[in-house]
Amino acid sequence: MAAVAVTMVRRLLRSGPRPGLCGAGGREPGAAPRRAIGHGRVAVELDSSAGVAVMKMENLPVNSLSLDFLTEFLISLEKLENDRGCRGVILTSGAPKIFSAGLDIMEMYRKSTEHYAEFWKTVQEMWLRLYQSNMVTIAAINGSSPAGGCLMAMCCDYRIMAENPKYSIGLNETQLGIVAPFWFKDTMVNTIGNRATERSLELGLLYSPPEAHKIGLVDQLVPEEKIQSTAAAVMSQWLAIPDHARQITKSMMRKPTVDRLLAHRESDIQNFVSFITKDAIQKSLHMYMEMLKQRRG
Ligand SMILES: CCC/C=C/C(=O)SCCNC(=O)CCNC(=O)[C@H](O)C(C)(C)COP(=O)([O-])OP(=O)([O-])OC[C@H]1O[C@@H](n2cnc3c(N)ncnc32)[C@H](O)[C@@H]1OP(=O)([O-])[O-]
Repeated sequence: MAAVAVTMVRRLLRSGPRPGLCGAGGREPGAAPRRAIGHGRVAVELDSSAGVAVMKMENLPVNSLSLDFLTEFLISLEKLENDRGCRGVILTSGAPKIFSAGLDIMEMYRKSTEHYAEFWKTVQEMWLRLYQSNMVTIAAINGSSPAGGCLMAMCCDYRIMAENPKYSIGLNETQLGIVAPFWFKDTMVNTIGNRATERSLELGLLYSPPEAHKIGLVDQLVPEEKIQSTAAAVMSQWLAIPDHARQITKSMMRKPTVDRLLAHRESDIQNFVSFITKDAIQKSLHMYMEMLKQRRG
């Protein structure tokens, strides 16, 4: 049974998203029922017989987490969460070499306070939904994953990263002159422990795949071409556990962290707005964007 599920998920991953495929329409004879339920920047394909969806981020060029992208992401995630036929999600990227470049810097630069508040509330929502998902969530990290991209990966139950030495992952906020909020920090502490988080955050470290694996930031490294098939195989192992037992255990582990944000959600938004509107912070973001431009030449 598990082997069949792996094959189905593999086929789904190989085929990639197909625009216009809806319901059982477009099925090859004998193929598993597949549904494309994402749209625009988030391509989602659900293999109903395996109970597994692949969510492919496609906000090109770098999957930056803009307000529009996050909104689409949340809608797609909620659809899957409400679909009784979906038990697991593989989160991956359709952008070459990048899993996600993190929060869209342009959403934090020279905007109104109302915009910053709306943006931050949406970032919080993404974290709350993904971190608490009832589904098994596996990140197939097929590219670099700084800051918010690393946060998304850490929200998942299991992380598989491509062994490409050009890729890196970490919470590098301090390098931009900004500060990761307490719930980014808590998520990292829950993943790699207090001491490694303290060092990572203060220095804004971006880790190579072997370094990330060594500190437990990712669970497994695989050659790039094997990342999707490995994600499918790992998914079938996790789905072998009864959902209710796994879900209650996950909630027991994560609830205290989630409750901290829920208790301080409004003040966290206010903190973000007053922080990001400071002249010195706006200047830092400007300088960082200039640095990115210069690096491109
Ligand atoms: C308190 C808040 C907490 C904050 C959390 C965060 O997540 S903070 C976020 C921390 N994130 C980071 O520190 C990551 C910063 N980014 C990078 O390090 C690299 O871009 C890369 C490694 C992701 C890709 O390298 P590469 O050589 O393949 O690509 P490239 O460099 O040539 O960029 C292509 C285009 O994308 C643009 N763009 C890129 N990132 C962002 C962004 N986040 N946003 C918006 N735009 C972004 C870039 O300007 C360029 O635009 P253009 O000029 O063509 O219109």
